[in-house]
Amino acid sequence: MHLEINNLSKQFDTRQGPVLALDDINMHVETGEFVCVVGASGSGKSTLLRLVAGLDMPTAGEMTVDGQVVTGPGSDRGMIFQSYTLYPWMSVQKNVEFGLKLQGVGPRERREMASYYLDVVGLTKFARSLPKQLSGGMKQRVAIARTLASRPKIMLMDEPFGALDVQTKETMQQFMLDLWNRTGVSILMITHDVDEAVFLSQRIYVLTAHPGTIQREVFVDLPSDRTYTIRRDRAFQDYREGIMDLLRGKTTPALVS
Ligand SMILES: Nc1ncnc2c1ncn2[C@@H]1O[C@H](COP(=O)(O)OP(=O)(O)OP(=O)(O)O)[C@@H](O)[C@H]1O
Repeated sequence: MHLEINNLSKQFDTRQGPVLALDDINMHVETGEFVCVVGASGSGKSTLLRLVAGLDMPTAGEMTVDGQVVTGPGSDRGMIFQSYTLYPWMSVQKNVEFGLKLQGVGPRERREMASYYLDVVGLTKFARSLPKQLSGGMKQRVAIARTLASRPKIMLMDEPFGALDVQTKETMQQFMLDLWNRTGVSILMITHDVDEAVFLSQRIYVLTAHPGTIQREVFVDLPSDRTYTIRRDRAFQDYREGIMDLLRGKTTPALVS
């Protein structure tokens, strides 16, 4: 998998005049990478992910997945949103099966694949439950199982843990990192939470505020099997403070760029 974003710009035409949300974005994600994009509110993070998902079209530039130009949504890119997008009337199992059904996968294979991915996210026991019977973190795990079951080339995550309380968020971050280590899935995630980005990623793109441009690419040289205690390490704190300084508009010679 090779996702490439070349000279991407997005301008919205509003009643108040044009709004340049993203300006000349260049970035890439390779097979098995966990890449985060961080930026302040309004820096164009959601716009960027919507463009990559094919939910909106750029004003200039292009994106390719394995050389194929993105012209709309596709099953090669699986999207996870902050709000839970489960169908409330369907069981957990049926929710996970749903995308496969749309792809034309037969009933038996659908059941087997959904069961497999529910096991991957640790929710086998809840297969027959309805979404309303689950906690926020569990719902998000179902959404992740559903996306994984469709076998996308890359998972696109839009602030997936933004709606969760602090403890659940930490549990989900650890879960996500373990899942990534186990499955080797490629992930592009946007977040305004610098701590989360450093904890999860191998590389971070830091955006400037309004219009969003790539301010810095940071390589996070920390072990891939991180646990929450790494947050106490000096190296972790250096990355976090360095990126916070970038977002504050200060220079950070300490960061590798
Ligand atoms: N559909 C739209 N029409 C007009 N302007 C838009 C539209 N979507 C986004 N914008 C503008 O583009 C800019 C970037 O918005 P975007 O939501 O992508 O930022 P963000 O970094 O995701 O912010 P947040 O972290 O607050 O969600 C903002 O100025 C926003 O007002």
